[in-house]
Order: sequence, then C-alpha cells, then structure tokens
Amino acid sequence: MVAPPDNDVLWARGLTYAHDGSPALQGVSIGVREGEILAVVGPRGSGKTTLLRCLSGQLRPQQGVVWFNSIPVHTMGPVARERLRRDRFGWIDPEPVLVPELNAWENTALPLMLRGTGRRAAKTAALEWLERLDIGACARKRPHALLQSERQRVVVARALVASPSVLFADEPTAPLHRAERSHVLRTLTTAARSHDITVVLTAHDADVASFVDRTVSLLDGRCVKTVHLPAASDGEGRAACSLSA
Ligand SMILES: Nc1ncnc2c1ncn2[C@@H]1O[C@H](COP(=O)(O)OP(=O)(O)OP(=O)(O)O)[C@@H](O)[C@H]1O
Repeated sequence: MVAPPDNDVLWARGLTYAHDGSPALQGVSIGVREGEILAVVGPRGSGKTTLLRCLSGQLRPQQGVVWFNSIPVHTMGPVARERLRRDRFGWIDPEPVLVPELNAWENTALPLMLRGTGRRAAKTAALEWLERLDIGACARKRPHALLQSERQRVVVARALVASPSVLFADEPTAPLHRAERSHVLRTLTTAARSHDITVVLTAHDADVASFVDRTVSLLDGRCVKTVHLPAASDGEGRAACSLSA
C-alpha cells in the first residue's frame, strides 16, 4: 500500500465514487498540508461535497485511498471512521443546523459535552469562541432569535470549539449575503489560522480565493486546475502548499 508523504495531513489518491451508478468523483488526487486552508471550487454537481465526504470518512471511496496523517481512512470500518470524525474532524454544512431548544452557547458547547467535558469548562470554552466570532452578545439567545449570519457563526464556533485537526466546511457561506459571506469567511479562516487548524472548504466560485492558501477546481468529478496563492501581505501567514492532484 502506498504511504502518504510526512508533511501532508490529508492525502488522497485516485478517489472514485458514484452515487447509484452516477459518477461523482473520477480519480481525484489531492494533498493538504498541516495548517493549510484549501478551497475546492467548482460548479453545481462537480463533486465537491462528495470529495469532502470521502476525505472526512463519511463516505468510503469505491476506489482510491485516503490517509489522515498515518491513518488509512479508506480501510477503516464505520465505527472507527465515526470515532475519527468525532475526535479529530469538524464539519460545517451549508445551512446552519442548530438544536432549537438550546441557546447559542449550549449549541456551541455540544461537541465538548459529548466528549465528556464538564458543563462549566464547556461553557467557558463556548463563550470564548462566541466572543472571538463577534457574537458573544448572542450567547443566551436561541437559534430562532438569531439572524442567519449569526446562526452560521454559532455553527462555526461549534465546529472550532473542540479544536479539530481538520475542519471541513461545505459551502459554509452559501445562504448568506455577499457582505456577510466575507465576514464569516474571514472570521473562520482567521480563527483557524490562529489555532493551526487545517481547513478544507468548498465554494461555487473562486471569490473565496483571497481567504485561502490554494484553490483546487473540480469539473465533472475531476481536478482541472490548481492555483497557489502568493503569501498574504497582511501578515496572516499563509502556509506553504503542496499539490498532488
Ligand atoms: N445522494 C446522492 N444520490 C444520487 N446522486 C447524488 C447524490 N449526491 C450527489 N449526487 C450526484 O453526484 C454528483 C456530484 O454531487 P456533489 O454534491 O458531490 O457535487 P457538488 O459540487 O458538491 O454540488 P453542489 O455545488 O450542488 O453541492 C452530482 O451529479 C449529484 O447529482
């Protein structure tokens, strides 16, 4: 079995996946460096979500390999993959899905409490993340009392609170207006950079490019283009990138 290079936190080769016989990924190869912020861009149906789901262990590729550090994710059974996702990965969906009965800090603290962290420590961590994401004032509000962009920032806080090694964000700003999109993306990427969290996000178009280190374009389930972006001039410190597509 081919082993991944040491400096890639995620490494996949030849990923192939078809939904009910309809091809979604056709031999995609990709490597993601530790601390890198990578955007997978492409039109509707190009395979972005399927790629993220294969990389994060939600789907087992029908062909190809996925390594997370030295762990061969593609050979793991469903229970081990579920544990890996819970302990090491974060996930953000396009639509903010929150528990309606819980307020913002309780929603944010959920991943910690599910891992056994005590309520007081989980609350402290949740409140810190809500402050960092500029929604500390909303901590006691329930989801129905929040704006869509505030709800999405609670989702971002919930994904970051447990310090995942890799955060997967599937079109995290899709439901937002343009100005809110930039705000949420900037907050997400700045928070991830300052906590050395690797991010793989998807987007329809390349206007996410100014927030990320590298973009990979998908078309019809294949990698068609990769753009390495120059180091940011604002001192945010983009990581060096590797491409193995
Ligand atoms: N659960 C499913 N059942 C059947 N076909 C699916 C399923 N999920 C995705 N597909 C198909 O697989 C292909 C890739 O879909 P995928 O959602 O990965 O693309 P995407 O680039 O994320 O699209 P979008 O931008 O619309 O979310 C598409 O043709 C889609 O219709």
